[in-house]
Amino acid sequence: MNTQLAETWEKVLKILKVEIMSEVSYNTWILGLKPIGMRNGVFMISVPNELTLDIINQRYMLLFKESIKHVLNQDVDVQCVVGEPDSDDSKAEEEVQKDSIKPAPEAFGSLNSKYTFDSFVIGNSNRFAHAASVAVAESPANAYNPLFLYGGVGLGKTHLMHAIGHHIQANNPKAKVVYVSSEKFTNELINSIRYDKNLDFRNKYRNVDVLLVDDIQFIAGKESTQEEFFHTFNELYEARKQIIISSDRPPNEIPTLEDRLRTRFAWGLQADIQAPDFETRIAILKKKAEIEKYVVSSDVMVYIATKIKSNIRELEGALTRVMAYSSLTNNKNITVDLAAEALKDIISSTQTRSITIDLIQDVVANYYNLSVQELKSQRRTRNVAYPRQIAMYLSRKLTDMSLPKIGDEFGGRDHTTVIHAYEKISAALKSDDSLASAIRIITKKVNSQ
Ligand SMILES: Nc1ncnc2c1ncn2[C@@H]1O[C@H](COP(=O)(O)OP(=O)(O)OP(=O)(O)O)[C@@H](O)[C@H]1O
Repeated sequence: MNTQLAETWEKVLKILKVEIMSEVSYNTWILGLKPIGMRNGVFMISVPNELTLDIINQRYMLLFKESIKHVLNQDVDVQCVVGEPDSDDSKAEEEVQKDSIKPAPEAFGSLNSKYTFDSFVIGNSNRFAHAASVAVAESPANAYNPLFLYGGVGLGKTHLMHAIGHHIQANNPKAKVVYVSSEKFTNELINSIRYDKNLDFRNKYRNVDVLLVDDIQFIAGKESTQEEFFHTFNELYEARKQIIISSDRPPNEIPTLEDRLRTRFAWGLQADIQAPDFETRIAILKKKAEIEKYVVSSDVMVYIATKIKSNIRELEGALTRVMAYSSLTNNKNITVDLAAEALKDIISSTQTRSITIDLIQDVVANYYNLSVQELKSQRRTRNVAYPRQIAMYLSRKLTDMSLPKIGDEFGGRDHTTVIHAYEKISAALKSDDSLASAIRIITKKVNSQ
């Protein structure tokens, strides 16, 4: 550790210890931390394990931010990472001595070792995206290029991208795999222009075998970034290098994305990830418990999986929180009551009321001036069949019900009818703005009942 970093850290600790924290908390949570240094204006801290990470993020982040800001006399963000600082971090250490708006240090090889295919749980919601990722990982630039993964927040896009990167690197250790978020890509581009390092920037991104770009939606509306990315894309594509892109939505729903990029993103394969169903949520919790060596009963897992539905990051966070709570309160008997107590803040702030098919049928029928009986009837005239398909689509999207169950609830229809309705409405949504708006209104009503 360089002296300046050591001094900064010492001052920060002094503020926390003398002015703010109790001795017990300080010794439990702070003593084991190590500063890594500054990266792109973010002060990085290494923490020994996931539990500490969780506690620091939840309780002490603001304290750290304020103390570091006070010591360095500049605004900083703080980020904690699990594990010992590695040698690459010497670059980050150096940065604390310099102005924090230096060009970003190299980030090659920044794949998270936890995000592999082995640790990825496959379920209905991600089966297709997983299969497409495996195909690309086994045959880069031959299977699908580019691979475009999209889906809501915290559903495993980054995990799959890293897993592809690991797999390719394991098969071919010489392959140059680069992962970058589109925000980082943008920042590096801006810095390269500012410091007249455009050539370095191009060399960095155009001489790779696999380029993984996360959260591409952030480049929408940023002209020069789109321009640069367009050329990067073309060069890599023509050189038969694999490109993998993720986004929170499909290319045709990203506003102000240039058409030439939109078209290119559609050249390969687009695969979406949906929110996991109940069984998958349970399987993910089991996997997480196995990896972290947590001992948790299945009724506690069922409790967590019933309460947290739409974001896997939150699902995993809830389990970590329950474990942290049990250890902090010295209560080894992890019951559903204890879990409820540990999660009460999170659960009261998230959507917990469950949405039923009955409710969806009610709202849809009401919206289209029909009766629920008509929706469930065998009538096939468009004024009834179309709302019925919308209701089936929403039942699939907003509830955990299986396809056959949804079919049953709509007058005993076959599950293939539900799939057809889902696909038809999904496809229509891409070009039909009035349908999109109707679905938004109906969903809002369903959520507010
Ligand atoms: N199918 C899965 N099996 C196991 N873990 C999963 C799965 N899907 C997601 N996760 C875990 O959930 C967390 C969030 O996933 P990830 O960061 O990949 O989401 P994301 O879709 O990239 O989110 P964002 O939109 O915020 O970038 C990670 O810890 C990841 O390992």
